[in-house]
Amino acid sequence: MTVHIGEHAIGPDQPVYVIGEIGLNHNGDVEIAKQLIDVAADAGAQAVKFQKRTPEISTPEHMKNTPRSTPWGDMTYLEYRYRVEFSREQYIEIGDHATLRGLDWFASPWDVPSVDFLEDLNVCAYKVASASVTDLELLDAMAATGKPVILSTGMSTLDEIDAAVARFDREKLVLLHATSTYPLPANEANLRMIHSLGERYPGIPVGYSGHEPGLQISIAAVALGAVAVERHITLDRTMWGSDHAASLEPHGLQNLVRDIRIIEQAMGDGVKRVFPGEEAPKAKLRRVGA
Ligand SMILES: C=C(OP(=O)(O)O)C(=O)O
Repeated sequence: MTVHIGEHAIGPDQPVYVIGEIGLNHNGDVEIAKQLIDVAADAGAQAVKFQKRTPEISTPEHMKNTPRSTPWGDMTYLEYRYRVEFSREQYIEIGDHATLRGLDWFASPWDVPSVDFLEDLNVCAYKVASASVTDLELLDAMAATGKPVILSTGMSTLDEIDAAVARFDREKLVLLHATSTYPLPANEANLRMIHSLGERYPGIPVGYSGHEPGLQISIAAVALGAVAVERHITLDRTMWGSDHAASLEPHGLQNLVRDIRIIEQAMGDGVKRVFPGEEAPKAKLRRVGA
């Protein structure tokens, strides 16, 4: 089955849909967000993604008053969460920039008011973060928009994923296999889950959301049939903030997209044939039956 987001089709016979996850790596700065959009566009990605929170609601109660040292001084975790949120006007500016650069843009809302906020900005899709898989009220708010939804499955059991999938129109749903360990060690990647999810939810396209350092595991995910790949992106892995270290820098994203496009071509159709390029070696090397 094929799911349409913006001008793009996502499914088994379509080009891999590459999402540059900006998340909070803009550190609350619109100019950094725009530079990251440029990084994604220049690399040949199809979309950029943000995270939208209403900090008062989405921050777990026990975390709100924990102290946090930030580049803007010492503050509580809740204050920090507010510091890195964009306003409606700022989202309009960055959304326009993404559109100008030919990218789909959307976000993972972390609470119901954030769905309303994003709906008002007319986003083309929604993302369910792994952390939100069990928040059925939030899932219902996303489903009610009628927009396509990309659902990550990290930190979730199959029962939890079953319950989440049941809230959505399957024809507008894309699943992403994910393991939510940051950074992701290879032995927790469990890439064969891409196949397992495809078997369990027939017809729903399955992609991969990666948190590993480097490119190999994401590239292998594509070879195993992932129809979309989401990776965090940053201008510089040494920047302050929790996600930068496990993110791809501009050159890494460029290499990832380049390698994904090569693998798309290399996968072929599984039908055995003798390619034109084999004719000359065949004439030269085959002694019997030539
Ligand atoms: C954390 C997120 O996604 P994932 O679970 O795919 O890492 C997100 O989309 O906000």
